[in-house]
Amino acid sequence: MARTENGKVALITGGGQGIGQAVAERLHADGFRVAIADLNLETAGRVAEKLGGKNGGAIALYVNVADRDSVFGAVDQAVAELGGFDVIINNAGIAPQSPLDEITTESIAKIFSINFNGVVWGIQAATKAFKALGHGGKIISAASQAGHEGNPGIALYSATKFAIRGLSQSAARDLAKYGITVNTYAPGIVKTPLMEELAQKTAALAGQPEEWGWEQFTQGIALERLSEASDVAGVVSFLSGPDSNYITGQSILVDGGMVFN
Ligand SMILES: NC(=O)C1=CN([C@@H]2O[C@H](COP(=O)(O)OP(=O)(O)OC[C@H]3O[C@@H](n4cnc5c(N)ncnc54)[C@H](O)[C@@H]3O)[C@@H](O)[C@H]2O)C=CC1
Ligand SMILES: CC(=O)C(C)=O
Repeated sequence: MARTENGKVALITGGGQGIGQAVAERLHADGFRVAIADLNLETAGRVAEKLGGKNGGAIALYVNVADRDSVFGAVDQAVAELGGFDVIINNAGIAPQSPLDEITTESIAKIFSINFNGVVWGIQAATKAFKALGHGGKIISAASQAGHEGNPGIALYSATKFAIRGLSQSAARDLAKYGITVNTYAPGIVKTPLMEELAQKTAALAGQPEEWGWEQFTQGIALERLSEASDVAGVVSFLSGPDSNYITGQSILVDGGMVFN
C-alpha cells in the first residue's frame, strides 16, 4: 500500500538496528517523517536510505544518548531538517551481563548513563521542543519485561528498566498539563544483536553451549515463540498514534506472556 504522510515527525534513538530499526520502518510506513538517531551513523544511514532518504522523509543523525548535549542537538537537528517534532522513541540501550558479585561503581555508571540518563535527556529535549513548537507530544521509551520482574544475571539491566518505568510514571504526571503523554513498551525476548550477545555471554558464564543461553531466556513464554522486532514495532506504532491519546504513565508488556501484571 502506498505510504501517506501524516504530517508528523518522530525521532528514534538506537534506530540503526534491532527493535529501533523495526520501529523506524513501521512509523515511516504509518506516515511519519523519521529521524533515525544512533551512535552508529553508518547503520542509521543505511536505514534512512532504505526508507528513501530525506526526500522520502527519513534522515540519519548521530546521537550518543549518554551525552545530554548530544541528545538536545539531535532533537534540534530533527526539528530543523524535518520541519516539526511530535514523538520521541527513547529506544537505545545496552544489556551487559552483570553477575551480582562483579558489579562495580564503573559498571553501574556505564549502564545507567545510557539506559537511564539517556531517557532523562530524551524526555527533557523532547519536552523543550514540544513547548517551543506550541503543542503536546508523545514520549515513548524502551523498558523490558526485565523492568517488570527481575531476571537472573542481569540485575543492573533490570534496575535500569524498573527506573525508566518510575521516571516515566512521574513524568506522565508532570507533563500531562502540556498535552504530553509518557509511556513505555516492555519487550520480552527479541532476537536482535543485543539479545544474541546476552544469550552467548549467559551461556559462556555457565560453561554451556549458546543454545542453553537461549533456553534460559525463552523459558516461560506463554505463546511459545521468541518475539520478532515487528511485534514490538506494532505496539510502538499504537503508542505513537492517535488511538493511544488517552493512555499515559503506562508500560505495555509485549512479551508473549512472560510476566502477567
Ligand atoms: N532484544 C530484546 O530482547 C529486548 C530489548 N529491549 C530494549 O529494547 C531496546 C533496543 O534493543 P535491541 O534492538 O535489542 O538492541 P540492539 O543492540 O540490537 O540495538 C541497539 C541500538 O542502540 C544503539 N546504541 C547503543 N548505545 C547507544 C548510545 N549511547 N547512543 C545512541 N545509540 C546507542 C546501537 O548502536 C544500536 O543500533 C533497548 O533499550 C533494550 O534494552 C527490551 C527488552 C528485550
Ligand atoms: C534483554 C532484555 O530486556 C531481557 C532479557 O528481557
